[in-house]
Amino acid sequence: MAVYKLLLLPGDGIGPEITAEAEKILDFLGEAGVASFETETGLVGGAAYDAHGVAISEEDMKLAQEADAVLLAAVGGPKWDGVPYDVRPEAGLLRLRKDLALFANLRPAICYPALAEASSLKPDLVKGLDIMIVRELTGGVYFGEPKEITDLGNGQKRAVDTQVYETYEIERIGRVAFELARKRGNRVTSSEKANVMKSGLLWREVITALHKREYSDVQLDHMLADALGMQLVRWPKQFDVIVTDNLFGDILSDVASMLTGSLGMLPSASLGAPDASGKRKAMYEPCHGSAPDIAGKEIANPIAMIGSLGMALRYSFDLPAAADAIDAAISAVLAQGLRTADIKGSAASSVSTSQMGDAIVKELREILK
Ligand SMILES: NC(=O)C1=CN([C@@H]2O[C@H](COP(=O)(O)OP(=O)(O)OC[C@H]3O[C@@H](n4cnc5c(N)ncnc54)[C@H](O)[C@@H]3O)[C@@H](O)[C@H]2O)C=CC1
Ligand SMILES: CC(C)CC(=O)C(=O)O
Ligand SMILES: [Mg+2]
Repeated sequence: MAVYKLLLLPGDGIGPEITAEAEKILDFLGEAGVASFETETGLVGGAAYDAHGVAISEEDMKLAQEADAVLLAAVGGPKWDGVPYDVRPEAGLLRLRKDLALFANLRPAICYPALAEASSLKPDLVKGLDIMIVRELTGGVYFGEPKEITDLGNGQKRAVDTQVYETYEIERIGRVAFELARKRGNRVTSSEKANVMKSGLLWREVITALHKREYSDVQLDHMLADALGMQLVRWPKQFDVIVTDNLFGDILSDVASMLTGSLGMLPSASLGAPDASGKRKAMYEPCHGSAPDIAGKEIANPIAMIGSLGMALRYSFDLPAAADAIDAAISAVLAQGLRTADIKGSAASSVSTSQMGDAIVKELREILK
């Protein structure tokens, strides 16, 4: 049986609660002989700051570099609002993404049939929804320099963030989107603000040229990011693959999450480029944050986290059947009416975080027996 090295980074807020549910799945997969996982657990975000005064220690960075994959839950929270900017919890997550060169963030927004009623849109608009948002993750305004606040000395301050993209960064994320589209609905919508941003102009130029040169078999449309936000809530099923920059991808995927019922439903895979042997660095992380408003209450939805583990099985461990089984188990428990508080409709029975995890393991056991 294959053995995979997985680094768990529970982080802050609801992070440890949802990580415990992912660990139940890992234990079961080991028990069932699907694969064996050698796990280590590290600290990131506020938890790392409290222990070491940094958002991630060098030791944990080394573990992340050496692992076959990282499974990170979430970082941040009001407890760390006053800490220096460079060591704020989010800096740990950004460093992991940057140092592991995880430039491609895949955020699938899939509406499970049983949750069409839980969406903020009318069920007909979201039933069968299956969008893949491909977000550029190591460039753009989250990383561009200069990034500073200057005291102008007259009672005023000036803050600067820099949006910067180079051709190769746009090309490589474009390639990920076109390749994914070929295995799905064969359509890519590229999104930026070419009407007001130079980086948007370059983005459109590079994606257009790449399409013409290598992917003319895929249907390509361009849509300004503000209009795309509107179209996501007007008629989301028009989209197949959406490719966009770091900031717009962050915002648009949170919008898309509500189409599926809750932010607690959206998993993600953050992938690097394959090396000569085809292996790539990867981190799997729910799209949501640390949800401090519900932390410690045992009501967080663990599905985004468990779905992220499913993506690890698919993209890092070459276990597509086990990944499919996790998706099927999630779908089945939702069809049985089990709901955490964030997706609870009138007819559903409310379960805790751990009850949801247990129910998914139980289904998985049935599916894989
Ligand atoms: N990847 C990460 O670690 C991210 C971290 N953050 C950080 O998280 C902290 C809180 O940020 P917020 O803006 O409140 O965003 P958030 O994503 O943590 O929460 C937004 C809303 O969604 C709900 N929610 C999120 N995940 C849920 C789940 N699994 N089950 C049920 N409900 C869920 C929360 O209760 C809250 O009402 C901040 O420090 C922020 O920087 C935010 C986004 C991503
Ligand atoms: C650095 C993160 C807190 C940004 C974010 O919201 C995300 O990646 O989803
Ligand atoms: Mg976000």
